[in-house]
Amino acid sequence: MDNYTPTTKSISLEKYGITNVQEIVYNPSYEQLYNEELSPELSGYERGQVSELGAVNVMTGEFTGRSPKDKYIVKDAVTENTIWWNSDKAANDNKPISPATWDALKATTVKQLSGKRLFVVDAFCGANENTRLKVRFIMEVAWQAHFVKNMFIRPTEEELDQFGEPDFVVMNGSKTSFKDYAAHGLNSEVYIAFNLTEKMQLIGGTWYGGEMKKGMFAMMNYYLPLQGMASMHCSANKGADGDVAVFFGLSGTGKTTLSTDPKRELIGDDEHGWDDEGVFNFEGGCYAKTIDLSKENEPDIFGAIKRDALLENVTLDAQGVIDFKDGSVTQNTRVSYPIYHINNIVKPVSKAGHATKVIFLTADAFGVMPPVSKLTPEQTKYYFLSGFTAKLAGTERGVTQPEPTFSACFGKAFLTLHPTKYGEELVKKMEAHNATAYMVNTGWNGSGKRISIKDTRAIIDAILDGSIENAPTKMIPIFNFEVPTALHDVNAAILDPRDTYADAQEWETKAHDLASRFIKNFVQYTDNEEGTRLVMAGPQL
Ligand SMILES: Nc1ncnc2c1ncn2[C@@H]1O[C@H](COP(=O)(O)OP(=O)(O)O)[C@@H](O)[C@H]1O
Ligand SMILES: C=C(OP(=O)(O)O)C(=O)O
Ligand SMILES: [Mn+2]
Repeated sequence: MDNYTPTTKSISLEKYGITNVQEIVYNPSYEQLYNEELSPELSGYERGQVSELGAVNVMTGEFTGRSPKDKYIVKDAVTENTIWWNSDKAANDNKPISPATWDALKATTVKQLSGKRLFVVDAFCGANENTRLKVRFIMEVAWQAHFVKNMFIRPTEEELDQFGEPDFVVMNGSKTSFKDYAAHGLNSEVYIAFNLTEKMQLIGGTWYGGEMKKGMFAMMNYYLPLQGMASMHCSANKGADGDVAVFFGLSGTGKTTLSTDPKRELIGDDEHGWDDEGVFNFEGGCYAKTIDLSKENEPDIFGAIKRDALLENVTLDAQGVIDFKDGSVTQNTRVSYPIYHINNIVKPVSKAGHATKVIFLTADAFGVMPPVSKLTPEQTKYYFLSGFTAKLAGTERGVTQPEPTFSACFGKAFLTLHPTKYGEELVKKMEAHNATAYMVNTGWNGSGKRISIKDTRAIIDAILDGSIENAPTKMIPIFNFEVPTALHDVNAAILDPRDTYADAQEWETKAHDLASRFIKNFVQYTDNEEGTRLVMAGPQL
């Protein structure tokens, strides 16, 4: 299904302004990409190296994570009143640019891509025919074509024949940059720009593939909620009884790790929609972190690293032996792989029924949040809009330490509409399908160490098998969280975070500080009745 016979389909790029193309490599097979990436004619960041596991490793260049400060959206008649624009009251990454600036960025990109040998990959974003985007990626770099082939949904040969005109075009001119940025009031020479009228994304100055992945996610986050569907930064899996769970969380909180569970069928590890039929994946692959990865601790992810997977910024010796512990290039070392590299997945389409368990993953760097809390419906709304977590080192440029942050809907960097829109759609679906929510802290506690994956996995098991509902509980002050005091296979000494401090007073002090941050952050949502009422569901001082 994924190794197309090299196609002779002729694509014209002239309509995008790209001229004098030397050759178009259209929807290359994995075999072709492997040879392209390792071609002795390549040098620098373009050239990959084969690892001992058969997967090629590439260095992504100066950028080893996303660059949200360089993200822009054209403000015009289509977007003016729909996009959640950056403002003083609610700072975010949706910075407006004028159509004139767009034209300049497009000219820069087109100039870079003209006269070159290019890769064109047509793929889908979204598992359902009625809501998927047909996306065309245009780029110079072979491993970027490999990345999008891994991450997006690969059309069958028949679907490719009938692909027609794409719904969205991504032009990646990573080798160029925008010198004239200051005159246009932009942040730097780097640009990740979107135009919803032209239905196009432009990239320049960064080679990082995640801009294409999360770029199309931001577009799904625009189109789906406007049609009454939830669009979610979450992983998802399905139990033996058909029960579906979704795991929301910002980068590094455990979406990929915890949804990859041999007991359950994986639906997807990062981006999903929820419509009247159920939960569906936007993607065709996974993008796992590899820092400190081991076969013993993460056998399924480790096993997915084989031929056709693509490693990024991992340290290899001359023989291709991998050192997963080495974070000298970045903490954000990664591997992308097509979803079928995981054994237990939902097939043939990555979709399932309605979710009944909704888990909010937070990596609390303060050590205040309990490892698991049962949320009331009102708390669910409050904590979803708050999106409290820590940004972990590496996924965003300039983030080198866990940084506490309020990332609305656990994915603020990817929201194109106001956060309350995502909250409304999620709550509608949760109410219709009797779903319950839990907050799981995969971060730190009073011991100064991160909560172990073993404990977190056992907590997730207790949520998913329902045993958490029968566990004895107590209330945690300030936050008014109901937490279990005993769960099968979980170290009971960690369930009340206060017990992990030598002096519980220390927790109290930190909890006060964190509570006031919550309250301050939530002010932006209190300009209406619903928001004002929700304050009562948040922490109380
Ligand atoms: N208790 C825990 N739960 C989940 N992941 C943990 C935990 N402790 C450490 N980790 C590490 O944190 C990282 C979580 O990353 P990942 O699953 O890729 O998150 P996401 O998909 O949300 O970006 C992994 O490197 C994992 O090994
Ligand atoms: C790829 C990313 O996310 P995640 O770590 O959630 O997979 C990202 O934030 O760029
Ligand atoms: Mn992930």
